[in-house]
Order: sequence, then C-alpha cells, then structure tokens
Amino acid sequence: MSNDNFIEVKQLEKTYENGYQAIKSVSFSVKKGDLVCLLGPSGCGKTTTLNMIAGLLNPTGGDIIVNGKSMLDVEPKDRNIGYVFQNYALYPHMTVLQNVMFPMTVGKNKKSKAEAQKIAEHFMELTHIEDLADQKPGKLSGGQQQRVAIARALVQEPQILLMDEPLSNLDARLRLKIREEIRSLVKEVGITTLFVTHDQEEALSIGDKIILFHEGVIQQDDSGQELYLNPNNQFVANFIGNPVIDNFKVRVEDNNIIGAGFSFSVSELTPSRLPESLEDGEYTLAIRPENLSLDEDGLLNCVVDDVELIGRERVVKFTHDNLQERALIDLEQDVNSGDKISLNMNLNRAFLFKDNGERVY
Ligand SMILES: Nc1ncnc2c1ncn2[C@@H]1O[C@H](COP(=O)(O)OP(=O)(O)OP(=O)(O)O)[C@@H](O)[C@H]1O
Repeated sequence: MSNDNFIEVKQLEKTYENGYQAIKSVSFSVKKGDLVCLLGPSGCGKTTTLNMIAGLLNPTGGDIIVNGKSMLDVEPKDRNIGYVFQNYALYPHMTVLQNVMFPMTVGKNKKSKAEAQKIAEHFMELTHIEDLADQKPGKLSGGQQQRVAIARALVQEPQILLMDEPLSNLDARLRLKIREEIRSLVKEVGITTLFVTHDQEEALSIGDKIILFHEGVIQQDDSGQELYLNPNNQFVANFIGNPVIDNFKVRVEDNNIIGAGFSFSVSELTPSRLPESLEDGEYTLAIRPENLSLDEDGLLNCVVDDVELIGRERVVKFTHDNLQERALIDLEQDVNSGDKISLNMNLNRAFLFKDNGERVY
C-alpha cells in the first residue's frame, strides 16, 4: 500500500434484492489525507457506495481495501470509520458534550470519563462548539447540530471520515461557511475523507478530487479543473459548470461543421485535439458560456431573451434552434433584452460529442 491508494475500491458492484443494479463495476482510489467528493445526480449510487465502504451494505461484487487490507470480512464497528449523515442523527436527550463523548463510553474503545471528556473538548474546540457543551441538540441551529455530529464522528480518531450530504439541511449562506470549515478541519486533523454531494459547486470548492457518478458508473475521476476544462463525455460537460454549457446541434459534412444558421470549416478547430478523421454525421458542439463573445461579425446571430447580472458579469440568455443558450459577457458591455447581437465562439475551447455522448474533440 502506498499513501496514494490508502482506499482502493476495486470493481465494486451492488445489485439490490429487487434486481436493480445500483453500482456497476466501480473502481477508484483515494490518497491518504485527501478530501474526495463523490458527486452526481440523485439516484446515481453515491450513498450506496459510501454505505458499502462503511460496511452498512454488502457489495455483490468487487473489493474495498483500506490501508492494504480488504474490508469485506470486517464488521462495520471494526472498520474504524466515522460517518456523518445529512440529518445529524444526534441523541436528543443528551447534551452536546454527552453526544460528543458517547462513542467513547461504549464498546471496545471505551475510555475513562475524564479522558473521554478531554478528547471531546478538544474536538468541540476544533469544531467551534465548546460554548454549547451543556445545550440539548433541539436548541441548536442546523449548522451547530452538524458541527456536533462532526465532532462526535472524529473523537474515535477514525482512519476514514464519510460524510453524506452533510450540508443539505442548511441554508445557502451557512452551507458556504460550513463547507470551508469542514475542509480546513479535515486538513488540520489530516483525516482521509469521502464527501457525498449532488452540488457541483460544493464539490469543486472543497474536493482535492471529484469522482463523478451517473447511473452507477464513474464518468470521471479527476480534479475539478480537469472536469471543467477536459470533460470525458457529454454528461460530465453538462453536469459541471454554472451557468451550464451551451449545446448546439451540428452536422459534419465534407469537412464543414453546419449548425442552425452558422457553419465553419473543420480546419478552424484545433488540429491536435481532433481525431485522425472526423466522420460525417450528427454531433453536439458544446461550448461554455464564457467562450462566447460579442463580435459584430460573429458566427451566431441571435436576439437576447433576458439578461441576468451575476457579480462582475452578465449572463445573456438567447434562444437558438429552440434551445435556451447563454453567453457570459463582461459587465461593461451594454446588452439588454430584445437586443440583436452577434457572438463569436472560441472554438479552441469547444467540444464535439457524438450522439452517444462520446467526446471526439
Ligand atoms: N434498498 C434498495 N433496494 C432497491 N433499490 C435501491 C435501494 N436503495 C437504493 N436503491 C436505488 O439505487 C439507486 C442508487 O441509490 P443511492 O441512494 O445510492 O443514490 P444517491 O446517488 O445517493 O442518490 P441521493 O442523492 O438521492 O441519495 C437509486 O436508483 C435507488 O433508488
């Protein structure tokens, strides 16, 4: 085992009793001390994967190896894993201090009361809840309750921390604050962490890397930047990015790329990114909104439907070929609803996908 594959998930599969295959041969590894996000839409298999790592679900195929040892025959309680759930799962009749101390008062890792309290107080300080020690969970805000759940998961000094949508019950502002706190906390403690989320922005902001799932299959396992700039397929390109990527239906014919109301030669694409031969046929030309720019003599002529201000930029929305598309335009450039505009495409930053989602450019 090297530190590069502290956790190794190998050809993991899960078919539920009703015959539904939720996980289809999933393999990935996690470096020691990394915070890795499992990202994907609802139902893609994130929680199923996490639960198999925790030992709450048995895989129907494959292996989970932690620190060089297969976990398949290891009882959940012996896996030395901390688990933080979306709904906190705190004991309502216990105080914050008692909740955090609880894992050290039962089982084979039972500690003396004085020692348990000392450890609990250390983690309560790290999670900024030391002043809430005597409160009951029902009196706390969502953010405070989640901090208690995190402190409680950390007191046993687990080798892995699993977090399943830990921020989804919090309001938008608190989510931003607590996700930063979680990242600095897990880095300070140095614990290897798997963090499940369906929110790409959350994953991009905190993950050392992101494993993007769709229908029980890993679509890409990479840094956030690679997912954004170099997506493996159309699903990844569409899932990552806000505003979402623009998709234009095109046809490749005789070395020309022809869309609704625009066309250009294949030679305008970056040769090193093209396959040896680009077959004629139907494709999607995908381009991120920041790679469209106003240009008097641009490729695309359209009428602005709506303009939305986001910070220093404007999202200019327009309809093209019956699809809503977007361009991200500098605030200084005056564009308003109803304006006729012409846009150029930075084709070096565009992608071409086949109908099956496979990327060819
Ligand atoms: N016990 C079960 N029996 C049958 N199918 C199940 C069972 N549990 C989950 N599934 C299905 O397996 C798929 C993956 O579920 P899972 O909870 O892992 O998804 P997820 O990515 O975590 O989604 P969410 O974010 O909605 O929790 C879903 O289609 C779900 O309906």
